[in-house]
Amino acid sequence: MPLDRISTAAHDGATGPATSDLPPLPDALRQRLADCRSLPSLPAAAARVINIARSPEPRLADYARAIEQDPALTLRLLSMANSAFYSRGGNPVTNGLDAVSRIGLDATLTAALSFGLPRPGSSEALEYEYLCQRAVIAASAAQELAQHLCPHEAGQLFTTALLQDIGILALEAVDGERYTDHIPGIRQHQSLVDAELALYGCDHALVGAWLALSWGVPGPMAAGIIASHGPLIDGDPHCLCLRLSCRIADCWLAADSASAFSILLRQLASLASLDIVMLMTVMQDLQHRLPSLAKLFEITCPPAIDSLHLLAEAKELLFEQNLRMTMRLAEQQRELEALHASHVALDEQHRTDHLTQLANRTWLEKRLDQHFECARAADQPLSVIFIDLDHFKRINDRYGHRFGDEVLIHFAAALNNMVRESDIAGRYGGEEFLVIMPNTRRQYASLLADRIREYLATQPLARADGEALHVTASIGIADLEDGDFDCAASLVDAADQAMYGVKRGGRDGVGHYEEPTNPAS
Ligand SMILES: Nc1nc2c(ncn2[C@@H]2O[C@H](COP(=O)(O)OP(=O)(O)OP(=O)(O)O)[C@@H](O)[C@H]2O)c(=O)[nH]1
Repeated sequence: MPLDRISTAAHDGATGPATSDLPPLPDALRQRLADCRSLPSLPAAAARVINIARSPEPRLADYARAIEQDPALTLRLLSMANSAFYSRGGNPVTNGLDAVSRIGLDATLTAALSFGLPRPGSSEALEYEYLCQRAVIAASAAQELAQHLCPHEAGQLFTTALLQDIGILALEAVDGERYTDHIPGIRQHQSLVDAELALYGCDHALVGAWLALSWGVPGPMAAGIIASHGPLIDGDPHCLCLRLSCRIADCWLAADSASAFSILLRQLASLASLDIVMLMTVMQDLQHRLPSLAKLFEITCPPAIDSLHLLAEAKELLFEQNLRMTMRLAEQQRELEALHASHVALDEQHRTDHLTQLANRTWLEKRLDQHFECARAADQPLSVIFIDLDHFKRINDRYGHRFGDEVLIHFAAALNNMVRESDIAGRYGGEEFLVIMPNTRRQYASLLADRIREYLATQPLARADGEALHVTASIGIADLEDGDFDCAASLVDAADQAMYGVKRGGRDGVGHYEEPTNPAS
């Protein structure tokens, strides 16, 4: 139901009730409500208090004057102000002004409205006592919940919850036995709402809001009455307090309240804004407050609930909640680890040459850039070795490409075993390999190049037609000290040039880069 259509005009000091701004009542019902002479009404003193509440700057003295015109209401307020809840050991108050200043404006308005708790119509089927008990429990529960969820609205929520079922009395006044005959009783609230919708096209919440506005209660309170039947969801604490308050009242008054509360607690376990410990505090405070409230509202005190059973249930729920949370945490941890593993795998894939599992060219170039900058900044040595397997085309042509692949894989594994932990060996392309040797001068790079050649000379990289296949390599070495290199790529080019020198010289050897001599010098 669109709450934004409820007018707040009454709250803002407009002269008449803004019933025209309510979501529309079905025509036939509206007419009957307008014609009904026995609708629940407020006593004159309560109406005066509401009028003062609607004024722009309500003053305590105005409230006190309005109240003192009605001795019964004055007595009610004095007894409220002197009750243990409000007096907190202070001196007894004896006049309206002191009573109003002790209990505050919100509670005064509440008292005035509750004083006007409408009387029942003719039908006994309505269980008026039950309705009053339900209203008082809901009002008190809404207020207690609000102390935790939206403290500044606690006073208003008490009154809204108190009036939330006022529409039931209005419908009974309008339709008498037809209403009570067609509803399934007032203890099953959802079935009651369904029956009202079928009978009138709207439920008692809308009728109640309409009636409350016609008394002049503030618009937001009327909106709250309509909202009171909605689902229990996180988000709006005001709505949650109201909606939960009547469910608590239903459970409190249920024939088997222990099971009713168990079911409710389990429904609530999924709400993030409610924690079970807070709910238990609310229930205990409620249990404690109800006898004095019942006295104040002159109703039979609702039966006490089995708080031991409720606590046991809550404990079990807490345990389940913790268990669920621990399981969720463990699951999240597993997901995180899986994500991390797949990230590592992806990263690995991104860096690795898929055939030889050595670093690929992109990664080699990236790492060389870093080492080049570091070596230059710290004035440290750096060498690279460029290795090109000789006559590789012949191997492919003779034994096939797949065989050639096996040779590359074998050589890559051998190369990886020969380099130090701090070196980076990778496949630069085709049958070309590069080794980055941080903090290494050409003499040590030379030793590695010799070891590679020695390995190739002694270890066959494959067997073909029953014969060992030996492969040779041409190796070029460049040291940072060998020239005036302006970037990492120029160092690789230098090693490449040195390797080509070896190729030109007949292959199977090691060459060092030499800076071309300037013919002019
Ligand atoms: N099996 C296999 N062959 C490759 C791969 N990448 C490049 N090659 C081959 O390597 C051979 C390189 O041939 P060339 O550049 O002519 O050099 P080469 O035959 O080794 O001769 P030199 O370098 O002059 O000694 C070509 O036949 C390429 O097809 C690969 O991933 N697998």
